[in-house]
Amino acid sequence: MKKLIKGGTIVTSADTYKADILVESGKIVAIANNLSDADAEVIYATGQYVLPGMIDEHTHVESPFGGTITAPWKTESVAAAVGGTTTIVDFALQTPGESLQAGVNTWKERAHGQSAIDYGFHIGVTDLHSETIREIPTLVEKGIPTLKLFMAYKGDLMIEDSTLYETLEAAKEVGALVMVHAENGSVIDLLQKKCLENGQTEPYYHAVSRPIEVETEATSRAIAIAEIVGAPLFIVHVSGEEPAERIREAKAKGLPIYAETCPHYLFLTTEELKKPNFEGAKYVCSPPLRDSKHHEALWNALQDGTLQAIGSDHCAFNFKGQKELGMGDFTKIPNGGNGIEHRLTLLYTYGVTKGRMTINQMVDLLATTPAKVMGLYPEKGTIAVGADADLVIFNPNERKTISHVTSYQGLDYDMFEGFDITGVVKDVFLRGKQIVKDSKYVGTLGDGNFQMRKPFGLCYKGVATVEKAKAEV
Ligand SMILES: NC(=O)NCCC(=O)O
Ligand SMILES: [Zn+2]
Ligand SMILES: [Zn+2]
Repeated sequence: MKKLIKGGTIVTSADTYKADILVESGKIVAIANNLSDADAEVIYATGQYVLPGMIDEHTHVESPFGGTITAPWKTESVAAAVGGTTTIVDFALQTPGESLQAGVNTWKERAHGQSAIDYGFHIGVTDLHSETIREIPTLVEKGIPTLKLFMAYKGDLMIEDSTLYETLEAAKEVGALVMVHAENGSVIDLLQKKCLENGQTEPYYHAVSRPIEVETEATSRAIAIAEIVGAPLFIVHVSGEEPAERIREAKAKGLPIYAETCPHYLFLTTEELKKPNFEGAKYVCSPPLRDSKHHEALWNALQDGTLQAIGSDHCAFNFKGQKELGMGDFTKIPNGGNGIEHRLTLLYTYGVTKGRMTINQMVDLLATTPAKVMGLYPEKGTIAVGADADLVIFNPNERKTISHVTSYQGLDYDMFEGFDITGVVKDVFLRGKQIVKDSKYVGTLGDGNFQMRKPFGLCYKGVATVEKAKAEV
């Protein structure tokens, strides 16, 4: 059925204006003042913002990690929907010894029929050899144009620098984008062993064993390798000032380096890891939370374009039975926290209403640029005629307080517990279908579809591989 969203204030990365939106067959078919259509269901958005559905380029749903498995699609995709996110790009992982395609297949099977929202996958490369390299062009053709490499997690996911080099080289040929977790895994491994030898087993030592220098060094190294290859690179979850500065310098040299930070690096600090009764484990993620001085540096880096996106890095474990695996040895605490549900409201409350960014910048960081970099634009990430009708009606005046009890994510705690929020997601539409009504989920699992994403070069500006990618498609 057609839908007519009337009286709202449309916000894109470029504009804020009042207009009605007509939706038909899942697409936006008209944007104008005083639209009418006798066949359409009318939804009033008076006094509210109409935003594009948010894009989260960094999630780990139902993923084996740290000896356990993260929360499933059936809860986390609903949490994303209720938080105003209509598409996630989740990290599938290659099992060493198996193909990249096998990793993608496993993730597709888990998500199929279980997702409330649209989704795509990156493939995490853990075991690169000649056959794996040959898979990269095929994966790009199949809508997987992003690869992820871990420079940390020694003995598990960590790759050699030569693997980063060869992956960048292969990716560049087909307009794919390589993403890196930049931390020096070998030095972390050594520092972890030293802590444990000294009887330092508590969650706080997770941060002690991963000082910012290990992130800064790996960030510089990844940029240098990408520069030698002449390939673009996306650095995930930048946690503080010095790595952001390395990225700023690289951009100033004209290198195609892109990067994101995450809500927890903007709002939480290392102090959380000192909470008693092992509760610090709830805040163990990598890179670790930093001192509050880094918050301002990250806001500045978002403001001046050093960082282009804010992904949640949602990698959700329960405290009971999961985070508890690391009692007596912080290295066994599964790394990761939540954020899929609160990203938009946190950024609106503590970014927009505090004057740290405009609402248009927020839309750019949470939707438009992620859509472009991830090959989803212009179908997603903006409000325009012809785009998917992924829309969020957002009431900027309503308030609430975050609590794991009222959240949709299936967790027994929330990293943002007790945060006061101004601005609430009221209604969400996924390709025209209403999936959230008056802040409650009304969709059906399986509404979400796998998204065939385009090669990076086709969607994004200023990349040397654009012409080649275009020629090959
Ligand atoms: N970030 C984190 O602690 N867990 C998720 C996996 C990763 O992104 O490194
Ligand atoms: Zn990571
Ligand atoms: Zn992650």
